[in-house]
Amino acid sequence: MNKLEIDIPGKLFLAGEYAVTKAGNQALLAAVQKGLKLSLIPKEGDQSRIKSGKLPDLIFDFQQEITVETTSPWSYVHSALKTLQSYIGQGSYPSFDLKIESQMVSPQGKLGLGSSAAVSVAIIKALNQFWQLKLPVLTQYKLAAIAHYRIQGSGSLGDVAAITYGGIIHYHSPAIAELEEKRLSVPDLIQMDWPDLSIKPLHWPANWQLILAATHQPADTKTALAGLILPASFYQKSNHCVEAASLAFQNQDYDKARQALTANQELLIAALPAPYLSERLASFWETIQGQHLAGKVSGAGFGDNGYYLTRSQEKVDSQLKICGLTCTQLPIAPATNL
Ligand SMILES: Nc1ncnc2c1ncn2[C@@H]1O[C@H](COP(=O)(O)OP(=O)(O)O)[C@@H](O)[C@H]1O
Ligand SMILES: C[C@@](O)(CCOP(=O)(O)OP(=O)(O)O)CC(=O)O
Repeated sequence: MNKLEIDIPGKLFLAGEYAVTKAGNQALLAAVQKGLKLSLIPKEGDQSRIKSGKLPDLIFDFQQEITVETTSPWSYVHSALKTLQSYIGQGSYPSFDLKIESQMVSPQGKLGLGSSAAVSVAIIKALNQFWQLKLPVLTQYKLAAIAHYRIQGSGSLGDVAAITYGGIIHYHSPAIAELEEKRLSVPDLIQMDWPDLSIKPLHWPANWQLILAATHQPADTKTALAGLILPASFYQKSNHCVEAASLAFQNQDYDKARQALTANQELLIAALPAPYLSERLASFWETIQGQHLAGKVSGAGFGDNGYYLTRSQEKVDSQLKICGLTCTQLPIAPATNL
C-alpha cells in the first residue's frame, strides 16, 4: 500500500440546534471543505504512530488493548481506536504512521467546525481504508458516534453524521443515552437498529454558496447545554422549521429557506438565555436580516459562528467585518458514496 491521503470535512449546523440533542428530534447539517488533512504510510514493526500538530506523538500497538485516557488531548483518538478495536478485534493489522493536519483552528482558537467529531471520524475512515475493512458508511458513523459520545457524554452526534456522510443531511438524533445504559458490546451496538436515528442525504442547490461568518469568540457547547430545560413546544416548532428548511433545500427555494431559517433563529433567540446572541452575533443577525439573506447562527451560539447563503455576490462581508466578524466562503464537502 502506498501513501494514503484523506480529507475529513468540518461541519456546520444549519438548523435544529438544541432541539436535536433530545433523541428523535431533527437538525439540518452541512459538511464543509475545511477540516483535517490526513496522510498515512505503512510502518515496519508492531507499533503505530500518530502525529497531530504540537501534541507529543501517540505511539501504540493495535495488538494490545488500547487504553483511553479521558483527560488526554488524544482522548478522542484513543476512544476511536478502542471502539474500532472492540469491533474488529486485536488482530495483527499492519502498522502505520499517520499525520493529522488541522485547518479547523485560527490564531484565536477553534473555529466551531467540530474538530472533536472530525478527529473521531478521521481515525475510523483512515483505518477503514488502510486495512480495507469495507465498513458501510452507517457502521463508520456508529463507530465514530460511540467513540465521541464516550468522551463527550452529551450532544446529538449530528456533527459526527455530517462529517461521516459529507454533503448536507437531514438528521434525526438517536437515543444514544438509552443505548449506552444497556452496556452492550460494540459489535452488538453496531448490529442493532438505533432507535430514532435517521440520516437522509440531501442535494446542495447548485448555485447556492455557504458563507461562514466567524466571531472568533470560541464558545463551550457543553456549558451551553448544561441544565437547559426547554418546553415541549420548542421541540415541535424546531422540527417544523427543520422540515421546512429541508424541503426548501430540495426545491432549491431560497425564499422558503430564508423563512424557515428565520423562524428557527427567532425560536432559538426566544428560548435561550440572552448571551446566546452575543454582541457580534446580534450584529450578524441584524445585518443579514436587513439584506434579506437566508442564514442564522450556527451551532450553540454564545460566540462561534453564523452563516448565510448566497446565490450571487451579495456584499455584506465588509459590513460584518466592521462588527468583528470575518466571512469566508466554504465549499460543501462531497457526499460519501453510500
Ligand atoms: N487535530 C487534532 N488532533 C487530535 N485531537 C484533536 C484535534 N482536534 C481536536 N481534537 C480533540 O478534540 C478536542 C476539542 O474538542 P471541543 O473543544 O469539543 O472542540 P470542537 O467543538 O471543535 O469539537 C481537543 O481537546 C482534542 O481532544
Ligand atoms: C447545541 C447543539 O445542538 C449544537 C452545537 O453545535 P456547535 O457547532 O456549537 O458544536 P461544537 O462544535 O461541538 O461546539 C449541540 C449538539 O447538537 O450536539
